[in-house]
Amino acid sequence: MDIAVPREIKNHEYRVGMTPGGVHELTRAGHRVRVESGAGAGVGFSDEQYAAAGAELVSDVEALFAGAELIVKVKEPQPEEYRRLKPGQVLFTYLHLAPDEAQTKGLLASGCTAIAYETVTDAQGGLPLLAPMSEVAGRMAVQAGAHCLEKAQGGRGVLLGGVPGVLPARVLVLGGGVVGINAARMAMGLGADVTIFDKSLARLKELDALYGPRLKTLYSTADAIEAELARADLVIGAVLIPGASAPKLVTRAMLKKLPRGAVLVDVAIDQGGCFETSKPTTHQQPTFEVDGVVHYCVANMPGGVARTSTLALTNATLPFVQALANKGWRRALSDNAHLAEGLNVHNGKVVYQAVAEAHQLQHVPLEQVLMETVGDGSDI
Ligand SMILES: NC(=O)C1=CN([C@@H]2O[C@H](COP(=O)(O)OP(=O)(O)OC[C@H]3O[C@@H](n4cnc5c(N)ncnc54)[C@H](O)[C@@H]3O)[C@@H](O)[C@H]2O)C=CC1
Ligand SMILES: CC(=O)C(=O)O
Ligand SMILES: [Mg+2]
Repeated sequence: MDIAVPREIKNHEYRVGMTPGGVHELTRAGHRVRVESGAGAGVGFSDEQYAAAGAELVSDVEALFAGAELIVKVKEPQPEEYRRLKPGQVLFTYLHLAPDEAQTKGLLASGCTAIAYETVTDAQGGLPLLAPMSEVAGRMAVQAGAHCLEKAQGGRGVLLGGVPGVLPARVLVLGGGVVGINAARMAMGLGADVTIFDKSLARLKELDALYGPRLKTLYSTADAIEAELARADLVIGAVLIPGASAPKLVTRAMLKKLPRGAVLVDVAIDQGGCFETSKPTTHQQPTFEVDGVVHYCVANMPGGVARTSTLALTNATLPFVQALANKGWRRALSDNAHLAEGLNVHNGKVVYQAVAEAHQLQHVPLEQVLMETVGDGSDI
């Protein structure tokens, strides 16, 4: 199969979809891998390392896309990228389509087959291709929040751990999944007073068993969140309803309860954000202020620690890339129901129900897509 790895073009995005080690696994299996020149430069992988792994280096990005059967990326395609996609091509990357109508329409118009990392599932009910970046973003959320709490960044001048004789900062974490627990661990490690909210009692029990009295747990309701805001220094948004837009847990009106100079870090921004006042920001300009509250809403946080993130992400994606390359997308998805959950768009139609609902579009059931032409072998 002809596999293309473009250079990422989102603002301050240095991750790359495949490492030289991953490329070598594919070229050894007989696949043709073409990598855009400079694609790995930001994370220390040179063109020479890719060439030694058997890749062809391509500097004409139009030609790279045009010849590809499978395109492996990190971030959702930007407008100039989705305009290059065409029917018969498979795109494997993060998409986050529910809050992004323009990209959804762009992918539908392209006719391509788009498989989203963030909706691939595993046998334990987890999201194995989102989890590595959620680990990174959860840990980073505390670093970012601590920095934003400094006066020079517009924060209220509070140190997370406090000092002897001065209370530590109060940190609220909304959502106790992968982002949430990684954020909580970092914040506890720095000595903050941490409360985590979730709607899942089973998850709250697990967290309580793991961390005991060091971590406070609260069942997530609007009233419980509102009551805690008045004493919060840092609030981390870490909820997820897979594939769907994030629920707005802190409304504009509730913002007034927070102390001036408090900080909101909305990690859930890539699904639209869980604070009503959130809007996506970039690594270049990560924050803005509403009602005296600092908002940090970077939609590609792991891109800030791109080397760690590339290694963590590609460890998780490589087996799925190999399955897609070796079997073709339709057979790979038919053989693996968890990978099949990743199919969001195919041939001008939305397949993932929560995405269709977010944009009031019809969706075609996954089973129908997989059955459509599995017999004719046309694109296996
Ligand atoms: N901004 C960025 O760069 C990144 C953003 N993310 C995003 O972070 C978000 C969280 O991801 P994960 O932790 O991996 O998801 P997860 O599925 O592991 O955890 C989500 C948790 O939210 C809980 N939840 C759902 N509704 C809730 C509510 N109303 N109140 C409280 N809890 C609620 C769920 O029970 C679950 O425990 C996702 O939107 C993900 O895309 C992840 C990585 C990077
Ligand atoms: C999860 C995601 O969108 C990211 O790592 O940028
Ligand atoms: Mg993102």
